[in-house]
Amino acid sequence: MDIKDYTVEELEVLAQKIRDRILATVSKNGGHLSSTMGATDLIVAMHKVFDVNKDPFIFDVSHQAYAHKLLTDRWETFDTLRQFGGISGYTKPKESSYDYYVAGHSSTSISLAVGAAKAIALKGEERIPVAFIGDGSMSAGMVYEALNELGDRKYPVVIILNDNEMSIAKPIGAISKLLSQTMAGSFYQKFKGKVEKVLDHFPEGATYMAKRFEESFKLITPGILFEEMGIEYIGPVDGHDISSLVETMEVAKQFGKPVIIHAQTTKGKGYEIAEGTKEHWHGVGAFDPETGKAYKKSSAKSATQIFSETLVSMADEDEKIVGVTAAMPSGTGLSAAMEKYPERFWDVAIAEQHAVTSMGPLAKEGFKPFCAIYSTFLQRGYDQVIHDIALMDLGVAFALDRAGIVGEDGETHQGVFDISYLRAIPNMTLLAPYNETTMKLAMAFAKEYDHPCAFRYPRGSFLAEDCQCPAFELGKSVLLQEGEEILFIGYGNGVGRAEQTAALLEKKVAILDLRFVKPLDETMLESLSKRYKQWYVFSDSAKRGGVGSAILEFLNGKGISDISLTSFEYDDAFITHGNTKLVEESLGLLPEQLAERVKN
Ligand SMILES: Cc1ncc(C[n+]2csc(CCOP(=O)(O)OP(=O)(O)O)c2C)c(N)n1
Ligand SMILES: CC(=O)[C@@H](O)[C@H](O)COP(=O)(O)O
Ligand SMILES: [Mg+2]
Repeated sequence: MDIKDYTVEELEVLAQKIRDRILATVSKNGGHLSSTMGATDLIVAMHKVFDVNKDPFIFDVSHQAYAHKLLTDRWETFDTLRQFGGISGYTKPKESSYDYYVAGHSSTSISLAVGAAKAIALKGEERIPVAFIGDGSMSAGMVYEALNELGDRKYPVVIILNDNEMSIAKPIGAISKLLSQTMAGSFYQKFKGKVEKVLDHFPEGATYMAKRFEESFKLITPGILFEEMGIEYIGPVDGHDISSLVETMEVAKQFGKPVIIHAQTTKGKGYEIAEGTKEHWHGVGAFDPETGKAYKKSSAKSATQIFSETLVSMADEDEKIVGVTAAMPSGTGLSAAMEKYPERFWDVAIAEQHAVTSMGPLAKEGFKPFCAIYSTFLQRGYDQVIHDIALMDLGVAFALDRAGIVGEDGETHQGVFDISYLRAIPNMTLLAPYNETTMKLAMAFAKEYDHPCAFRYPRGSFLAEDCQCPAFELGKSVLLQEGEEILFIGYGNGVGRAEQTAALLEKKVAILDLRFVKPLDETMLESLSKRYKQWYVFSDSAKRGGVGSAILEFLNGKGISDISLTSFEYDDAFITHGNTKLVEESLGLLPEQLAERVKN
């Protein structure tokens, strides 16, 4: 949509139209409502001032970029948002050439903008990278790695800081507090302008004095942080006043050096029910826009809920239990323990690397840390798991939520790689529960285990029913049923899938709850290899380096060559977004499809 000639009034009308469309669509499909509503005016102004046909528009996380989608080539298809086969909830160059980069994990935008600026400089072109980042995403280390270089090399990059004083939950930390020092900030802006005019008429000595005076004011504004790093700071500005946003961005565009525009916005702006600091509205399922009431409430207990309740009762009994989340207190369920024991459970903001490393000394000092991180986000803390936890052989337990296909978030968020990336690490133990009881038992094992371990569980509820089960013992599996010829090996939620598939077969198959993919139950596997020759592996994980790989490595190592092993894990491709069942169907992983494959 070309809005270059729009007047401010026309832009305001357009912003309202965009918000209406977002509300209508998200209330049907679910999605990131309050982030997108709050960012709309900024994105409209960005499209008016910069040129999306040539300037790289780089959205951090990109969950807030619905207005950008609507302003480019997705007005017609917006109804399909986050649906299987429809448009993604995030920016995605494969979906549209107007999306410069893919995102979903936070705090990459400034590094990308610096990279784009380098390429533009090398090509001798005149294009300006514009990074759009939220206040919550300013906590991660990558942001400061990028600013460190940007402030030194001075590439002409414009950073739009969308400050709604919210991450998903309340933002944590000193940076967030600094960004909130805005009363002093607006005063400082006016003061600075006046001082600079006056200084032009004074001799050197007076300039020096005034400069010191000015700096003492800057100490209490967000500007100090950026200006001392060599990045110009403009702000705070009203992130809903399109007229002044356009003016400010025009100024920033002409700077020819790095500049940050600090805009204050209201999360949820335009939908009163969601406005302000209401965490629930960050990401929602379908709801009635009149009342804000959710249409569908899941009745089954989620794996997260079981983790959350079990952790609290473990913390009740043992004061050595501690825990951490990186900006996902409600998502991981750590919030319950944080509320009850705020001195032992911490949200450290979006900072997975720090979350992991900081738990090491706690384990060393005799505490039992539970590091509750989504499978996909632990990718950020990989070196920290190796270098700061496993190398020290410390008893940190990683609770990996959202393992497997996560549904509508799609490619960027699928929790499919954790087994492959953790299995290679010495000292690491990997286990998985498959229902409520085994979750409690896996956590009881993790609590007592004095080495690094990780247990994974799915988004939503487990596939399997609850049952009576024996306690977890290191490297021990449980044979759930004997059968004829065929052995189903399930890991975590894969046990439920194996059971559902087995129920569709005429022949009775054996089912093994593997429990540990590292170390494997070699004794059991060797014994089963004598009785069963067709093995099928069920696990919600990547095939490469996954559960099937681990078992094949074992069989090969033992020289057992008469087993035919088929893995029903994920093939070597990124998995798209959409309703989980539809996505699984597209991969041929529904029990009915798996049963057919076994029969054939
Ligand atoms: C590395 C990483 N950790 C955690 C998340 C989960 N996450 C997505 S958005 C978000 C909050 C971001 O806050 P902010 O940037 O201020 O955006 P807002 O929604 O407030 O506009 C979090 C924690 C993520 N996407 N990436
Ligand atoms: C944008 C982002 O990364 C989160 O908001 C994510 O969508 C949360 O996912 P869950 O809904 O699984 O907690
Ligand atoms: Mg925010």
